[in-house]
Amino acid sequence: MTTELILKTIPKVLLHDHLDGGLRPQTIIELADEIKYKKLPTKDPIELGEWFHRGANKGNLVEYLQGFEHTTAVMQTKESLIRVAYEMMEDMKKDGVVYVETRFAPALHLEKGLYLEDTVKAVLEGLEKGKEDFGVGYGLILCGMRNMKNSLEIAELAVNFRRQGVVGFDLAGEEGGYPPKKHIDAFQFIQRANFNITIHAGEAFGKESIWQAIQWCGAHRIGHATRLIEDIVLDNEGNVVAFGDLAQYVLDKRIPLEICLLSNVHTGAVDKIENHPFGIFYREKFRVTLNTDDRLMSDTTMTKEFMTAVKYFNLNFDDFEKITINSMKSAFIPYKERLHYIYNVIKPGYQKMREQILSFNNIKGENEKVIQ
Ligand SMILES: O=c1[nH]cnc2c1ncn2[C@H]1C[C@H](O)[C@@H](CO)O1
Ligand SMILES: [Zn+2]
Repeated sequence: MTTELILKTIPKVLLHDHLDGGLRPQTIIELADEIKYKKLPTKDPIELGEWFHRGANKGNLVEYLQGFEHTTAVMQTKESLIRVAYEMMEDMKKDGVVYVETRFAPALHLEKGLYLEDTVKAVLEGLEKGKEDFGVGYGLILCGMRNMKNSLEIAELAVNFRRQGVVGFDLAGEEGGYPPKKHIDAFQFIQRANFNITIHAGEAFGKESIWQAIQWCGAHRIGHATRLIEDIVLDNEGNVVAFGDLAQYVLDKRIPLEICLLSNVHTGAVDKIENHPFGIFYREKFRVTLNTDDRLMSDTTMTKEFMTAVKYFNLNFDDFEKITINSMKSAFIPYKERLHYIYNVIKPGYQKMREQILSFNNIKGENEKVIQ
């Protein structure tokens, strides 16, 4: 049993994953064919996947986001949205994800005549069918885009669908020059409706963005939050000397951080993975979660993100159980459902694997032992 197989098998929870950032290359090719979309560079799925990843791995968010032009271009019909959502659920099952919160921006799918409501209904249809077939739980988050003016409308849309599977509202897109405060009416609408908010912040812009997201916009979770490290004073060895008021607040209020390790390297939020503040956040007991962000652009899966955490941050089996429980605690579904996942799915899943590892290690020599 390899570490990779163990990490793939254990139950995982994914809170930050973009539906339009996770299409299968083969699906993009087929959907493009159907609508005669000519802008793809190749019809070879492997080459196409590599092309998306090369395009994204440029070290800045603006270029990282360019690939979405192509994925959203082939997601303009009800059928394509259903298909992409359904396949995402199948991919989650293969990756050992037991609960996923996926997100997309309805306003980017109106080019061929769909209304905002149609896009949400189609995605929910695909997700529900996926849940039936693959047994993976889901919640849908609707994204307003920072550079668009209709975020209030999207917030209203999210609330309108709260009984049908939409669990929250997010703000995505280019961060520099588009502070979350500009969308305050959307966030206040969500707050007055007692609904859920997560905001991309502290990825391509500094700690001020995180502060605004929490203290102006009422974010319950933060997408990325990488640059919260700017509010933590470290000594030369990387030990924490002091927390600023914001970091202390995030820590004390247990605000969940949706960490996306590989994506942060590709967008340049960190220069290299070794320098990602995740290790410090985790050690200092912030409520961190691990996520994929954009599986296509970042060529990743939850298993890969966990492998990355093993390799660079020395996480062990117990750490992953803790992080997975952190994620489930932070999900936007009702408390009772979260408890169900924690006590009936996650804990038994980890216990079962623990027993398998023990019996495996008992029959193997010292050198062949796998993580524990
Ligand atoms: O990492 C990201 N930061 C900000 N915005 C992002 C990121 N990944 C994807 N998006 C944008 C592009 C998508 O079209 C949109 C909705 O999923 O969200
Ligand atoms: Zn994201």
